[in-house]
Order: sequence, then structure tokens, then C-alpha cells
Amino acid sequence: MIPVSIVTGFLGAGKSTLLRRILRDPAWADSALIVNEFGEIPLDHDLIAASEESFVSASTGCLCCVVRDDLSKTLLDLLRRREAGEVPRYARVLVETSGLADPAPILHALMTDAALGATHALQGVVTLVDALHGAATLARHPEAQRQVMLADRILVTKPDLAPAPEAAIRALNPAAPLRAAAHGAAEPGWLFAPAPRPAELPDWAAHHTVGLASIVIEREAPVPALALTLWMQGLAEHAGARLLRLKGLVALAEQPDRPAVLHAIQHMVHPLEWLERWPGEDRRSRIVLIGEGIPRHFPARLLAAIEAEVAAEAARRG
Ligand SMILES: Nc1nc2c(ncn2[C@@H]2O[C@H](COP(=O)(O)OP(=O)(O)OP(=O)(O)O)[C@@H](O)[C@H]2O)c(=O)[nH]1
Repeated sequence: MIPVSIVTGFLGAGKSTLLRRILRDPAWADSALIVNEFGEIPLDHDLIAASEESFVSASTGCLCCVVRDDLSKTLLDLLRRREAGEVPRYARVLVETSGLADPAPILHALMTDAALGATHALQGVVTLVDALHGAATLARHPEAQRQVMLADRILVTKPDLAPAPEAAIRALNPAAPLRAAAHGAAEPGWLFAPAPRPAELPDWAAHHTVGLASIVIEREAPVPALALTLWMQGLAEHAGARLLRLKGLVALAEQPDRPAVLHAIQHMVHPLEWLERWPGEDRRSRIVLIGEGIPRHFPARLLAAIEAEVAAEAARRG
């Protein structure tokens, strides 16, 4: 039986940060990671694959609704390739859900699929809650509430930025063991210990926030750092709380050989991170925004206008 653990948590809660750290630990490097993202381009896959040798399989779309069958297929296909010696003999599977996934349909698939049941054992659901945004997110987004309700273990992330929103969490899940850890420094043995599973859970249907959309921006030419900074400020001002998440790999004009990693979660713009190198041949900048009611072409047009202004200003100064 291959143990399977689900790692969930709302947009930007710190799932990739945690998993990157765990896969760097030699004791856990023999894990297969299945990453699922909301959005049309698999950025997490690039981010995790660029920093590790670990074995990653990415799928896009909402794991819980669009590709529910796909998780079963992905797990079984991975197992077949493991048996055939085509992939490393991983000892467990970690599934990183999209930030917008309701875990209930995923658990349902894992608990009811006969072929999966014969080969895989569900260990538990680990839910990450962002200390900074957690209370507001839990008040607004049904996916976030379901992630906490169905958690076997709760990890509060970003305790360096704010106190844990314990009251909001305990209102939804009074019993699951809870810990806090900054920058993914949590004990994997605690996170992934097998949890007792109720035979049946109520209400399998996915619950979703209405009206969220993802917008993708791709560009060939590197972007000046000043234009990028002004663009993120402009977006934050215009979209405010309607911008739930922004992340991207960007070629900055000042340093195009190393991609900069952008992260913003609601109002909070995290410091830029840098990858050592581009994850593949494709060196285009790619940015994904997830928001409510942001006009589809607005972010790209705003960026183009700011770039033109920055270039004109540079020309004026000679
Ligand atoms: N200050 C602080 N920042 C953190 C911590 N954990 C993660 N971050 C930052 O939060 C941002 C989002 O982290 P990710 O790990 O990409 O979050 P995610 O849950 O994978 O995001 P999605 O895949 O979009 O849902 C990044 O800029 C991280 O560096 C933490 O404990 N403290």
C-alpha cells in the first residue's frame, strides 16, 4: 500500500514553500509529489522542479471538480511506472491541491475507487492556514472553510507575520491537532502521520466561491524592475481585495538569466525570490492572477502602458 497525504490550504497559504522544504529533507525525498493548480499554466511545477531533483507530476485545472478522475488515473499511472522501473521507487505520495480546491471530492475519490483502495492508503489531510489572511479568508471563502473542516492536522503558516487565527479555525474544526511553523519548518513526521478516518463524511459536493477567474500574462521581452514594481502597485490599488493571488516567473531586464519569482496574496506583496536558473528552455515571463471581477485584459494593458512610460522616461533622461 502506498500512503497518500493531501496537503491543502487557501491561495498563497504556503503549500509549495512547505513541500519544497520537506522534499529537500533526505528522509522525505523519496516522495512523489502531485501538484494541482488553478490556472492555465503550471507554475508550481516549474518552481518546485527548478529547485529539486524530486519527482513531480503536474496537472492543471481544479483537482476536486474538473479532474477528479484524473487523480485516480494519475496515481495508478504513477504506480504502474514505479513498478516498471520508469520512475524512482517512491515510498509515498503527497498531493498538493490547488488553493481553491474543496478537499471533499478528492477524499471521496480516494475512499471509494476500488483500484485505488487496493493499492493506496489515505493517510490524512493537512491544511495550512495563513496567520495573516486566515481569519478573513475563512469568513469569505467556502473552499477555505471546507479545507479546515476536513483537516486531520492544521498547520498555521506565517506566524512571523501575525498571531494564529485560532478562534476562526476552532469554530470550524475544534479537534484537529494544530501547530504553527514559519517558512515551512514543520516536522513532516507529525504532518503525515496516519490519521483515523471516519467511514463516511457528509456532503461530498464541492463548495466554491462564485466568480473567481484566473488571468495569465506571458511576455517575450524582459521587464524593467521599475515597471514591474509600479505595475504591482497599480494592480493592488485598482483591484484591492478582489486580487486574491498573483504569482509568476519573470525575466527582469536587469537580470534576465535568473528568473524572479513574484508572490502577492491579497494586499501583501512578498519580497522577490530568485531561482538559480530557468526551469526549461522557455524564458518567457509568465504571471498568473486569480481574482474576482478583474477585467481580463486590464493587467496586461496596464503593464504595457507602464513599460512604455518607463521607457519614455529613460529616453528623456538620455
Ligand atoms: N513571511 C512568511 N512568508 C511565507 C511563509 N510561508 C510562505 N511564505 C511566502 O508566501 C508566499 C506564498 O507561498 P507559497 O508556498 O507559494 O503558497 P501556496 O500555498 O503554494 O500558493 P498557491 O499555490 O498559489 O495556493 C511566498 O512568497 C512565500 O515565500 C511564512 O511562514 N512566513
